[in-house]
Amino acid sequence: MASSGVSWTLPDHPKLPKGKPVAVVVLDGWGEASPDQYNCIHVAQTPVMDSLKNGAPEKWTLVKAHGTAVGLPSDDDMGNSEVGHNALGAGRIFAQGAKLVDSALASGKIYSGDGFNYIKESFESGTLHLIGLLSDGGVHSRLDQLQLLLKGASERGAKKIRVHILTDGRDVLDGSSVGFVETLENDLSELRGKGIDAQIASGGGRMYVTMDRYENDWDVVKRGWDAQVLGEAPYKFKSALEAVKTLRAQPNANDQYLPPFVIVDDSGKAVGPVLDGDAVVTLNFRADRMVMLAKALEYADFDKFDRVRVPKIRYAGMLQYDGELKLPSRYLVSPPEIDRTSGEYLVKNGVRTFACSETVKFGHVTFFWNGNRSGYFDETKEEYVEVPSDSGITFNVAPKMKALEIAEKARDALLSGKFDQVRVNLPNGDMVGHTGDIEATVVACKAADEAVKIILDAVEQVGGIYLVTADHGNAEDMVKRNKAGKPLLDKNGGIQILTSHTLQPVPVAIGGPGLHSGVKFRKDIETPGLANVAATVMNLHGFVAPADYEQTLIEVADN
Ligand SMILES: O=C(O)[C@H](O)COP(=O)(O)O
Ligand SMILES: [Mn+2]
Ligand SMILES: [Mn+2]
Repeated sequence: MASSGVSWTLPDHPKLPKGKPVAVVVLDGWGEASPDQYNCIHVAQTPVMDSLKNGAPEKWTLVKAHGTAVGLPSDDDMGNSEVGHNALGAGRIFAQGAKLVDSALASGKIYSGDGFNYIKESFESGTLHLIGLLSDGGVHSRLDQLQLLLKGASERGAKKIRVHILTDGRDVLDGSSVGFVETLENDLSELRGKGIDAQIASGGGRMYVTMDRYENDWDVVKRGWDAQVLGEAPYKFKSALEAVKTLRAQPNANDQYLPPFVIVDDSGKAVGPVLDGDAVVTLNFRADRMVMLAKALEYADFDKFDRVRVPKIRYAGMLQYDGELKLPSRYLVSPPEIDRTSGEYLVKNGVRTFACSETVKFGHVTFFWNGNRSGYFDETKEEYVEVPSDSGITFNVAPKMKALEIAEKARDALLSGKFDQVRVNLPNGDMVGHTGDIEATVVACKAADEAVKIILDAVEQVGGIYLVTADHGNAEDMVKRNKAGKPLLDKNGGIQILTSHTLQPVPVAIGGPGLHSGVKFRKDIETPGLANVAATVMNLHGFVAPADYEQTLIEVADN
């Protein structure tokens, strides 16, 4: 349904009152798993989260946070922040970027759309550049989609192709970059056999090159620009495989943080800078870590760093990354149309909303929560606060991150009496979990638990209600396991550290002095998932959710 002509008025809930402040707390990367030494949430002291689980069993439940429950192609897909927060905020399950790109490639529709027709104009005399994350993680991009696009573009006239890779090690095992580069090199060599001039042109680790988010550190994007567009980087190699293998051999190197490199020819010249007349596609379907590069590629008046040379290109995103900014203006696949989110309904029904996280997760409780839409629905009723994140460090060196500061902002917002909903994301379990540092992740989980306490204490003081949940798993399992659940060992006999998210369910806990005493979780929803949370939150504000929202998780017994 288009947003115009929508009736925004939500019916009153027959039993639940309005006017109770509601704290919505999202613990990023906090799943439920069996207790063992690799479950950092179990190893950490988390008395607050433990008490929610053990104190009131009818007010604690588990919901699915991965796969089809959040609009991903299959139940083998782990959850992630984008799809998790989209589902939490929108209350419905939308086919997500990964799935939409799969369908567009399978049907061939990707090649008949405006985006492809636009970049195709460059194929005759220019180079097609593909820039993106090289892995099969399925969170930001997928290797098989790149492979299909390479084939499809070359069959449709692309004569010269340059791929600019970003190594992963975050959504997939560290070290897997080598195998992905080998696979891509094989594909490119097959294309060369068919007369297409196809090569990898540059690369670097995703967390050090290009894929920053929410403008935390523009240097990351600049390093990528220099290598990809200008063809300049501190490291030069003859092949990407040699690059990745050599750079990984440096002390403390890992896939996420490989330095930028360019591939050069025999005369030492970069093989694939972006030049006037070329076409560029950013391959990632997920928005948050591509928006900054999209701005650098698209905006004429860009001033975040000196681009030195701004080639006249035809640029398209795999998807449009920001519906509000219409960025990029050209794209190969239309993004999910996530409309009528709970945030928009609640604001339109008078719910004054405060949302807060630190920079690295700020867009999660705002942009993703609101259906990949930046900005406010109604400035007079909303306040979004960003606590600056540390930048230039890996979060295992400061695992408490800004959890305390976020909690204090939430506390102050609750105590101010100015807001009906106070929504936060606590990043620790996820951001530190991704570093693969088990000890630091334990500290991270404890810090998140302490932050929850500060918020719940404030809820207590104002007679409010809380709903505590998570967007997907991460910190509860830090080891790669076999089918039987046993930790897998690497060739040296060490455990294989899992830096990625998991397929685990996540908790939802409700409570607080403002919660009607008859409220408990229903038992009749077959497979409750994150999308059921929005209707639940609407109920806690005293409203009934729109009929097409996924069902509420709660029922109210008369008493
Ligand atoms: O972008 C990242 O950091 C990871 O690929 C996914 O983590 P997130 O989905 O929790 O942001
Ligand atoms: Mn997340
Ligand atoms: Mn994550």
